[in-house]
Formats: sequence, structure tokens, C-alpha cells
Amino acid sequence: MIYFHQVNKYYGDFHVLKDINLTIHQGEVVVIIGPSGSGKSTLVRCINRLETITSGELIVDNVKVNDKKVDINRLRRNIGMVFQHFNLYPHMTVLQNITLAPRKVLRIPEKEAKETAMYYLEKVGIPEKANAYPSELSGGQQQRVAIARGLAMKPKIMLF
Ligand SMILES: Nc1ncnc2c1ncn2[C@@H]1O[C@H](COP(=O)(O)OP(=O)(O)OP(=O)(O)O)[C@@H](O)[C@H]1O
Repeated sequence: MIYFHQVNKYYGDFHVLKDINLTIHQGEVVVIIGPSGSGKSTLVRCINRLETITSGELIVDNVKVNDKKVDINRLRRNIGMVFQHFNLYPHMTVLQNITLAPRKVLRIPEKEAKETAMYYLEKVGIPEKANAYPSELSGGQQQRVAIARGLAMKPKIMLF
């Protein structure tokens, strides 16, 4: 569950998130809609503490995200994220991009990591691009690789 209670965030004097109250239950898919610059990315980035909230309470998967004692890397392991600009490594193939974190962070053997990567590449419809580099892909294809990369970590929460 993701729980925002009276959450505020300032960038300097700029009050970007104002008294946010929001509860997202397990299995729910939530879309946040708003004008450009209204704070959608900021709100999403608070969930894995890429941004810190100024006041209020934010609980993710039973963890108080902004508690100094929290092992943030442990929490982040359960939260997949597809960045706005996808952030694929340009010098790595699609398959290498997807298998990197499962191999290095989860210590999954290469063969299994590749099988999982191919499973998700099939799911997003571009298995034939496994050996391509990001620069050889369209924007939408890059986005699908970023989604497959996120899913390959089998997170509890996916942020887009
Ligand atoms: N690091 C920062 N420092 C200062 N202001 C920031 C910072 N990041 C974002 N902002 C400002 O906070 C506001 C919200 O930004 P945010 O990226 O959350 O908007 P958004 O709703 O996701 O926009 P878009 O739909 O255009 O992606 C914007 O006015 C932006 O200029």
C-alpha cells in the first residue's frame, strides 16, 4: 500500500505538493493527471525518496519512507521505475540493459537473467530487438525496454 497523508513539498519557496492525501491499495493501477509542471513527477519521485517530502506522512509497503533509519535501498528493490527519458545505458544492448540489475543486485545467474529478460521482451512485443542498442530503437521501443527492465526486477510497485 502507498499512503500519503497531508504531504507537502517545497522546492525552496515554491510549494509544489499541497496537502496530498492519497491511498493506493495493492493491485490498484492509478493514473495521475494534471497540467505540465503541476507536480506529477515530483509526487511519484517521493515514493522511492528520489525527492524528500517537506512535511506530512508517506508510507510505502509499511515503511515510513522519510524515516532516517529506513534502509532505502531495500525499499527501492521493491519499487520499479520507468523514467520519463527511460535512462537506458547507451553502450549496452537491450538484453544487457535488462539483465544488469537482476545480475548485479539480485545476483541472478546470467542464463536465468537472460531468460527472464526475453520473457518480458516478448511481453512488451520486441523480442527481436534483444541485441540492438538503444540508439537503434524508436522512442516507443525504448520505453518498452525500460518497462521490461523494471519488470525484470519483479518489484511490488511499478512507477511510470
Ligand atoms: N529540482 C527542482 N527544483 C526546483 N523546482 C523544481 C525541481 N523539480 C521540479 N521543479 C518544479 O516543480 C514543478 C513540478 O515539476 P514536475 O516535474 O513534478 O511536474 P510534472 O507535473 O511532472 O510536469 P510534466 O507533465 O511537464 O512532466 C515544476 O514547476 C518544476 O519547474
